[in-house]
Amino acid sequence: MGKLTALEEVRAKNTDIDKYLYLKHLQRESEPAFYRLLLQQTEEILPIVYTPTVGEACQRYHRLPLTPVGLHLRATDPCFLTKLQAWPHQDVRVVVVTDGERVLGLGDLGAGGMGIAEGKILLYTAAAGVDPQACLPVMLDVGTNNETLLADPLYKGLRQRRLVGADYWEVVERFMTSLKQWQPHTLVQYEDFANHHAFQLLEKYRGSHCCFNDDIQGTACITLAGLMSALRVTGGQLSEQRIMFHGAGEAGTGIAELIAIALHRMHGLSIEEGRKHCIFLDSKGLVCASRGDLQPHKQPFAHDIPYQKTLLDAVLEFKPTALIGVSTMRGAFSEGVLKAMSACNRRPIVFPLSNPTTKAECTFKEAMRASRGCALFASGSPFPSIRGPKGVELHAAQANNAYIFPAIGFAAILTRASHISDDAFLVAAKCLSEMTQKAEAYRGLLFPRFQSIQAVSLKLTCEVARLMVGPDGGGQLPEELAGQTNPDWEAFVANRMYKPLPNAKL
Ligand SMILES: O=C([O-])CC(=O)C(=O)O
Ligand SMILES: [Mg+2]
Repeated sequence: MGKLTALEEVRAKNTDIDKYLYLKHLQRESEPAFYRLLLQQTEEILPIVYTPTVGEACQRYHRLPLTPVGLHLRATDPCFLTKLQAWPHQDVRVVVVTDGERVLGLGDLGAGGMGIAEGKILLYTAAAGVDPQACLPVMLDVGTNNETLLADPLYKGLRQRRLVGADYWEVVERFMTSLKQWQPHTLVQYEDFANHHAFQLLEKYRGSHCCFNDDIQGTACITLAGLMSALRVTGGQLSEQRIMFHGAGEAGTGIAELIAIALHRMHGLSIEEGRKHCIFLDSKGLVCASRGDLQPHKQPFAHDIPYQKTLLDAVLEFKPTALIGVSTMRGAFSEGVLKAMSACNRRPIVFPLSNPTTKAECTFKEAMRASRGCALFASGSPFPSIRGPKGVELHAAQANNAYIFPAIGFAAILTRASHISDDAFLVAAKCLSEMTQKAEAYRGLLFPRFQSIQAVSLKLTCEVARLMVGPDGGGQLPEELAGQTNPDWEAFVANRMYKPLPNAKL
């Protein structure tokens, strides 16, 4: 028997984590072969190197035979700039950075967060075609409060409790400044920071650096796109929706804020009025004006409405048209909740977005069963298709950020954008939803097919780049397009997309 191809090797492994280990090995040993596999078999390979398997890899990071692909910066390092300058590639255009405090829905995984930075950055290449050498995953290690990790002799990170307050912000500032000094035009994607830092981090740097937070803004964008597609099926307007969120962290309030912006831009509502369409529950029940215990990011959503203790009570009281799960509470969308949604909506919108699969608020099967196949469903992690009532195959839509952030990032890179505006996310959401075929949306496929991710990203990149070179977009028209009356963005972007060596063996 001849030597197995890389794809056959992957398929021959028995467990997802073995497939992951093999692929990480391939990435280090034969980069072109790895990227060719990723680009040609994106649908099959991505769930292994990214959500959901990457979650397990992060959890087991310290006990797996893994050599990091990314850069591990420790708070104790005397000079970040020296470490950046020693990186083998000096034309880095995008950095995905995490401090590992809230990895997916799995909590504080300390230096295991390296896995998520490495996983996310792959999407820039797989989806948008950014050259892998221009991509740098960074684990910014400020310690961990995970006792199991602190006690683990094999723990690969700084064995100290997490820095807090001024000490924490000093490390972040040192990182951001060193990065800018090293590569002035690099885009920074913040990934899986805890709520108590994520909002502040974004506010602090979004004016002075080209950066965004994937969990706040990327998730918001893909969810808004899914909602827009769902509304094409129900025939409703965004301005008629009551959207209930289970969970009031960065994903939830990020989505609600983008919905408010969409309502403002597209329906003329004030941002304040727009926010009223979004109702939140956190671990203590309904977020409302009578609550005195709310963190700042929840306060804009504390409407003057009667307090409810449970999600079911809140659904019965407010009859939402859409339910969005961002709580990481498996089972939160119980049969009772789902049936109550079906009782007040012919086609309830049900988005259990928490990751990975084990944290989803309900499964696809549960949503379909309770709604008799009527729910318009999208989850954060993939669910397999099921057979519906009359034997028809029902497909679960996946609200995967991967449709969004690589294209927005690529547009920012190509236009050397100084910042990324909220409008970029709004434009991307609209464009993605418009790319979803109506007939497909009726069948529950609220996003374009994943196998067309590269074509989708190309179109999104062009759309966002056009916005970025417009007034207040923060970007510059690339030299190559400067002389053209009607710049051919498609040709320009396509030409810039990375293509692995054709002779790289699969
Ligand atoms: O990784 C994903 O698919 C979405 C995400 O950013 C998260 O859950 O933190
Ligand atoms: Mg994330």
